[in-house]
Amino acid sequence: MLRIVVGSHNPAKVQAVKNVFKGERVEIISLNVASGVQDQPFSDEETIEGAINRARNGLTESDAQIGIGLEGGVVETKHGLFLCNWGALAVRESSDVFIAGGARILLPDTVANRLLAGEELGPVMDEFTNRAGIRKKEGAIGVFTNERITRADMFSHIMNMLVGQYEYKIGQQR
Ligand SMILES: O=P(O)(O)OP(=O)(O)OP(=O)(O)OC[C@H]1O[C@@H](n2cnc3c(O)ncnc32)[C@H](O)[C@@H]1O
Ligand SMILES: [Mg+2]
Repeated sequence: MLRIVVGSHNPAKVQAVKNVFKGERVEIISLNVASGVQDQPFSDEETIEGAINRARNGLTESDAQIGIGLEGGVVETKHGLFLCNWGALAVRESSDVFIAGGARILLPDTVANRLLAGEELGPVMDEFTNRAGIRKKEGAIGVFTNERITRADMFSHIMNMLVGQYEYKIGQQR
């Protein structure tokens, strides 16, 4: 059976990994591993690095064949502060690492300004919505899209792009 490790206990991330392998005989374990970047990554580069580190650290800290890293961050642009999300899938046997990026929306200025002042999005979203644990539920993307796209949906899309690239590569090698 294919063993897959997800480098986070965050339910929105773990759910996305479960979604993409639904109905398949796989074993999915979750481990809280280091991302090696700031808790609040501030560029695509840093967010990608966090995703890759999580995927690789998951492999180091388990005997899984596939490591998955999902990481959220923000990107400063002239239009404002965008949410960005990246995923990485690392294959133990081949050392291949696949990368895919998620949907983006602008954060409202009130939220963006607090991040620019050094706060982390998770706690800011909880205060903004007067609720607890938004980052583990619909996420900022869910709140600001009227829940048409939740954090798990967004990470599921990334997961499909990761697994699809992995399958394509395997198909090419046959
Ligand atoms: O336990 P981990 O896997 O670290 O899960 P996390 O929710 O902290 O997720 P990330 O580290 O990938 O996200 C980086 C930061 O951005 C926050 N964040 C990212 N996306 C978010 C979202 O959709 N809603 C709320 N907070 C979010 C998150 O809380 C962190 O402060
Ligand atoms: Mg985090």
